Amino acid sequence: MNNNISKELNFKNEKVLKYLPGSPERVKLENELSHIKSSFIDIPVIIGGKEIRTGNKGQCIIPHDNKKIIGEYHKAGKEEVEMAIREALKAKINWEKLHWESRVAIFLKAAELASGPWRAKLNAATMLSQSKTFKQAEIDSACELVDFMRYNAVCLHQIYSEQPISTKSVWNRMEYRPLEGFIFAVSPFNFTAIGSNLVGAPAITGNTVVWKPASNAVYSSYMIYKLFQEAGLPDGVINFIPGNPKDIGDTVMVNENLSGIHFTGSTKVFQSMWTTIGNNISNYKTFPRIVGETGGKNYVIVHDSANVEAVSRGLLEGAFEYQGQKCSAASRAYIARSLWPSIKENLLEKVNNVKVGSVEDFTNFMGAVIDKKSFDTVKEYIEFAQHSTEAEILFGGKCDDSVGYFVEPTVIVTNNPHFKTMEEEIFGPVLTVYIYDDEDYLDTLKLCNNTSKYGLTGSIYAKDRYAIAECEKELVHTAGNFYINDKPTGAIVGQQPFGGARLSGTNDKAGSKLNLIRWMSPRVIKENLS
Ligand SMILES: NC(=O)c1ccc[n+]([C@@H]2O[C@H](COP(=O)([O-])OP(=O)(O)OC[C@H]3O[C@@H](n4cnc5c(N)ncnc54)[C@H](O)[C@@H]3O)[C@@H](O)[C@H]2O)c1
Ligand SMILES: N[C@@H](CCC=O)C(=O)O
Repeated sequence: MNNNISKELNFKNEKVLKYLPGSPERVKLENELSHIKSSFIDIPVIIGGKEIRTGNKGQCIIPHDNKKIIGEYHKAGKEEVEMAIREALKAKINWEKLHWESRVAIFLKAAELASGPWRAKLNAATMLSQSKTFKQAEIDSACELVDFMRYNAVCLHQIYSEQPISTKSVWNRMEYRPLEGFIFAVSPFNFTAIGSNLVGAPAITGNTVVWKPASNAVYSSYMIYKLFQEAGLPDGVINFIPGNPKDIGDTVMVNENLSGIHFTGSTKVFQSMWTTIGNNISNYKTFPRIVGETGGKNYVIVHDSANVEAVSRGLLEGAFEYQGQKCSAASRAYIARSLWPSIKENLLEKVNNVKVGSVEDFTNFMGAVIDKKSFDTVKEYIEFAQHSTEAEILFGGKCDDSVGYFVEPTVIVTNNPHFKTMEEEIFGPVLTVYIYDDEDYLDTLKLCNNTSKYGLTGSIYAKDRYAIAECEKELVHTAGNFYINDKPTGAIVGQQPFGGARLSGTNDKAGSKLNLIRWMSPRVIKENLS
């Protein structure tokens, strides 16, 4: 392992392309969409670089066109899971010895490919596999992915540069070793880029990985695997094992060589993983690092000094972009009574203009929710509100899964600040509004603080600086990402490192030095020169 620093790396966020009709990027993306729709791929398990076809298959379905299957994937069984762990441990021997610049070069190459020749392929896969509009795909599978790869390289460089103090007669050095063992990466369906970073962050620091992608996003996850392969990632550094989550998890998490879990997904699944690790704690060779970014019940506070247009736009985009399936999505809003009539009018006008449908029609603002299970869950929440005396559906509420899993953008108004949809993560296009009396602003902040067990994102809209300061202070533990006069979604790598606490995760800030550090075990070397 050689931690010498030999070159400066610079970072600039990837530019978001516009996809105007007739633009080169639009033509490429449209061609790629047609290509994926007219072909069918068979996705193998990939272990130590070898493709394995188990014959036990799952399907890759387009959520907005739910009779259309664009591929099938082979599911890993116990035997493949154990093989993946063995191959990861084998690959680690050479991977961790490789000069750090060689590791970084592979991820910089992957970024370069994703930024250029692979961009349309990754975006088209994300649009069809996860029903993201071109805009939402662009900020995910192009920009965030590229940013993660490039920014991790910069952060790694900085970490390696951080060395202890030495004296004339003592030379102290810090060697940033990867963890001993293998890392289990488990990714969610909703961001292609998150999957790339869940595997990329441990790998760039010299670890090897067993990767279980979300079953409803195997298609785009496979594209990420192929991207890394194209960039020159050696066999076995990342092992791709789609399949039944519990079967895979139960086998991986009791392995004595497990050195860490890099998870993003729901709170419940993360809690169950932590429990499994706890129950096996005397079985491991090292204490596994547990890193997990999980659910949210993200709030928007609207003070009576807020700008109505900014609030309405923030609520529209924050709650309904990508069908509300961002962990950061605005899902509860506390609005000052005096502003409510004008916000209501403005918001309703905006929501009324929202087009929901196939994301292959570039004029649509929303696509479908990810699958039947999610559709049913969201529908149940809406029906609960429809039948309640404590709430009224102000807008939307219709659900139709005959062609795709479509749910209208839905606005609920409740007179109960602890109404079910004010407290629980729905992960769909549902915003619940609670109106408070202007003079109760401070009490409303306390209410917001005590309403949800999550602590991911939140925002305040106000012109009054004292109101903003109160909010910042009172809600200090409610959000790892707090926004002032902005929506609570859309964090950018390097600008707003992302993650929350409470039941929203371990807050290790994906795409930052803090996260990379979790995959390292420093060794200090003191050399006596006298
Ligand atoms: N905080 C963040 O940064 C962030 C980002 C994206 C998504 N999320 C959260 O993710 C959730 C949505 O994603 P999802 O539906 O894919 O989440 P999920 O929890 O259902 O699944 C996440 C992953 O865990 C796997 N899994 C499920 N049970 C498992 C088990 N017993 N053992 C091992 N793996 C298991 C799944 O197959 C999938 O790969 C939401 O709660 C959202 O808030 C959080
Ligand atoms: N980082 C994204 C959310 C990721 C979770 O789904 C955002 O800030 O909107």
